[in-house]
Amino acid sequence: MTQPALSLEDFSVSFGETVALERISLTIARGETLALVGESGSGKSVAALSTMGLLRGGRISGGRALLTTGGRTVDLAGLSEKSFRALRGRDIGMIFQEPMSALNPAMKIGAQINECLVLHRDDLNTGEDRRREAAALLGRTGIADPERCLSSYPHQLSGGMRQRVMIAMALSATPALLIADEPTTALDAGTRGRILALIRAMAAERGTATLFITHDFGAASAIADRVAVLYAGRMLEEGPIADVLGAPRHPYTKGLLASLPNRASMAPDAHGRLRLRGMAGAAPAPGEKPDGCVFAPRCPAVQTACMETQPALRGVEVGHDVACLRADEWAVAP
Ligand SMILES: Nc1ncnc2c1ncn2[C@@H]1O[C@H](COP(=O)(O)OP(=O)(O)OP(=O)(O)O)[C@@H](O)[C@H]1O
Repeated sequence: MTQPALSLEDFSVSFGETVALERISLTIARGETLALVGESGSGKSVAALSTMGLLRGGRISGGRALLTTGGRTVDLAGLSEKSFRALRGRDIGMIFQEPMSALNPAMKIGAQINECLVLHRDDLNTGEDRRREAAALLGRTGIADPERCLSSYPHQLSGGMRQRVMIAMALSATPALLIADEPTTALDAGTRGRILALIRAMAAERGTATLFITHDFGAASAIADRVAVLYAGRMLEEGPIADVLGAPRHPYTKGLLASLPNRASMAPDAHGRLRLRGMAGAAPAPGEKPDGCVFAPRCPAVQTACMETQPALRGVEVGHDVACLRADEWAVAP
């Protein structure tokens, strides 16, 4: 089997004594997109930042994060800032929610893409080669007049255009891993759909593995091959997007899906046992996790055993893992 582009193994991140991400394991193959879904505070950004070497104030406190790029595998846990700097841009591309934070407001787009290409593309030797490649990249993202865009400043572009420029920059180096942290939240629905399709198509074309961070199952279903559900720093369910959305096995995933306005039909199981609409309560803070299942205090199907034992992730179907003691009972189609 070929080595996945990214492989997190029992990956933990702590802030002091507080564990924000607890023994997360996942893999992303080349050309594959995995959506990491969770509510605010679940640890999505901590996962993204720690794999980019941009975590501030926290540390990787356990496990490994293996990145395979250009035929070699590096463990991102314990990597120096200098080594991370060499990987970012070239081997790890990044797209954020607000492109303005990544673009230089005082530099024309052409000059900014040129900088990326100088740094990461040894095959382009002249300024003319790079200008041609920059225009081609922008054209590929669907920008109608790439030449005009190249001579514009970021503030002269719409939010959707800026996000396309970021995608062109992030994928200009053909990175092994693309980390996209809520990249479409600020966009209108139509632009959002087009940008998601674009990220997916360009990443698949280049064989780039994408870690797509979102709190939105709609965005996840538009872009991802697989989805991992994060709750209070633990992974509760992971599997192919169609399986998880079509037949969620964790009461938390079921609740999240049921609370979506257009997915009401996905609510409780055939016996009406799970009434999670509205999702009463809140996730525990990292320092206040219960002994057993982290979702037990909010779970409508909680039993005594759930309070005592922390359920391990286990396979319920091929490639579909769930951390729930009662997962087998929830196999009934919604
Ligand atoms: N610098 C920090 N110092 C201490 N704790 C932190 C720090 N950054 C994050 N945390 C903790 O880690 C947990 C996960 O935070 P994170 O920002 O990853 O959540 P998130 O799922 O990305 O939320 P959001 O969708 O709101 O960005 C939170 O409980 C938060 O309190």
